[in-house]
Amino acid sequence: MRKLIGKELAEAIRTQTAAEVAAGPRPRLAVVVATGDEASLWYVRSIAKAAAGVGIAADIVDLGPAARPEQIRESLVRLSADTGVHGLMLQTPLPPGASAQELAGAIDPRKDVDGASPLSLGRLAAGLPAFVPATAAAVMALLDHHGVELAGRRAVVVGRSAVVGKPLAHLLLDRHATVTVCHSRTRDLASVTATADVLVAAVGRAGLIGAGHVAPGAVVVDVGTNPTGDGGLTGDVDAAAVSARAGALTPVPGGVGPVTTALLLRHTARAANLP
Ligand SMILES: Nc1nc(=O)c2c([nH]1)NC[C@@H]1CN(c3ccc(C(=O)N[C@@H](CCC(=O)O)C(=O)O)cc3)C=[N+]21
Repeated sequence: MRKLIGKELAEAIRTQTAAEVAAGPRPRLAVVVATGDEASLWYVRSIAKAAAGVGIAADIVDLGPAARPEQIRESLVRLSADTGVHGLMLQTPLPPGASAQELAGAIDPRKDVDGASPLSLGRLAAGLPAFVPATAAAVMALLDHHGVELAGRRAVVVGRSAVVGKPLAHLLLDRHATVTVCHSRTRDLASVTATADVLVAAVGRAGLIGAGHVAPGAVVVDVGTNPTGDGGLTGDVDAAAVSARAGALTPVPGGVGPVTTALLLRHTARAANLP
C-alpha cells in the first residue's frame, strides 16, 4: 500500500506562498474563533504559526465559546469592511444556536479564503472562479501530487458538509470523475463505498471506514481529524484494517491536514493580490 503523505507538498506550497508574499505588502488573515474545542484551537494555533513562517500576519479574534451569533456576525461584518484584512475565516465548531452556513454569508467573498460563503460554494457549483474550502482543495492537491488519475474513475465521498463533502463532489466532477456522495442516511454504506476507485472519508467519526468498505487497490483519502483520548489524532479510516486492502492511503496525521493549512495561506496571499 502506498502512503500518500502531505508533508512535502505542504512545504512546497508554503515555500511558493512565501515567495508570492515577499513580492508585495504583507497579507493579513483574520480568524474568528468562538469555541473551546481543543482540536479546533490546535488548528488555529497551527495556522498562526504557519502564517508567521511565510510572512502573513494572522489575527486571532477569539470571542470565546459563549459568543452570541449576533456578536460573531458583527465581527465578520467589521473585518469584511476592514481594508487592512485580506483573508477572513470563521473557525468551526460554533456555539449552540450559531449556524456557520448562515454566518458565513457575512464574509466578503473576496476575503473568503476558506470558501465558506454561500456565494463561493455557488460559484464553485456553477464552474466559476471562487475560493475553495482549504480542506477540499487539499484533497485535490494531494491526489494530484501523488499522480492519482480521476478522469473516468468512480469517486465516492462519504460526508456532505458544506466545507468538505459538497465542494469536493464538485471538484471531482470538474475533473471528470463519476461521483457519488454518501451520508448518514445512506443504506448499506459499505456496498456503495466498495465501488470506489477513489474513496474520500470526511465525516468526523473515528474508524468509520473499515476493510469491508474498501475495494482492493482503491485510493483512500482520510479527511477525518478526530482527537484520541491521549491527545493524539485519528482519522475516519481504520488505517490498520484498510492498509492491507487499499492501493494507497493518506495517513492521519501527516496527510490532508498539513496541506489544508498551507493552502489556506496560499489563498490568503492570493486574496491580498486580487485586483
Ligand atoms: N472553518 C473551518 N475550516 C477548517 O478547515 C476547520 C475548521 N473550521 N475547524 C476545525 C477543523 C480541523 N481542521 C484541521 C486542519 C489541519 C489539521 C492538521 O494539520 N493536523 C495535523 C496533525 C496534528 C496533530 O498531530 O495533532 C496532521 O494532520 O498532520 C488538523 C485539523 C480544519 N478545520
